[in-house]
Amino acid sequence: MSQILTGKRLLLVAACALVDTDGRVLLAQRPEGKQLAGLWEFPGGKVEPGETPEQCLIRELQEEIGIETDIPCLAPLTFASHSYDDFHLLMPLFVCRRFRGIAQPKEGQVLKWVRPKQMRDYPMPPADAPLIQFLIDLL
Ligand SMILES: Nc1nc2c([nH]c(=O)n2[C@@H]2O[C@H](COP(=O)(O)OP(=O)(O)OP(=O)(O)O)[C@@H](O)[C@H]2O)c(=O)[nH]1
Repeated sequence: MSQILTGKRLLLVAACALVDTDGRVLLAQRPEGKQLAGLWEFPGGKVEPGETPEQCLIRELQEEIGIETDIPCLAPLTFASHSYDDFHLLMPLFVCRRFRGIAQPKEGQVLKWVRPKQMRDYPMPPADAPLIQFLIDLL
C-alpha cells in the first residue's frame, strides 16, 4: 500500500545550476539552524502559489545571491523526485549560463563554484545525488 499512496504532501521546489564560463556550477551551503544545515545545494526554493518554476527561480536567485536572469536563459535539465520524512519533493533542475551580477551570499550561506566532477566531494541533500551525473554529462 505504501508504494501506492504515501499520504505525503508534494512540495514543488525549483532549483538552478548556474554555470560560469569555466563550466563550474554554483553550490550554496545551507546555513545552521535550517533543515539539512551544512549540506550543499543548488540555489532555488519553493514555488509560491501563482508562480511558475521559472518565475520562482528568477525571484530566488535575486533574493538569495543577487543574480539576475531572464526566463529564456533557464533551460530545463532534469528533475528530482524524492521522499523526505514529511513531504515528497519534486524539484525541476534548470541550467542557466547567461546571468548578470556576481553571486553574493545574501542569506548567510557559503557559496562555491564547483566542477561537476568534484560535486560528489560536497555533501548534498539526498534528493540531489542523482542530479550530479546529468551535470557531468552536460558540462
Ligand atoms: N533550493 C534547494 N532546495 C533543495 C535542494 N535539494 C533539496 O532536497 N532541497 C529541499 O527543498 C526544500 C527547499 O526549500 P527552501 O530552500 O525554499 O526552504 P527552506 O528549507 O530554506 O525554508 P524557508 O525558506 O521556508 O526557511 C528544502 O526542504 C530543501 O531541503 C536543492 O538542491 N536546492
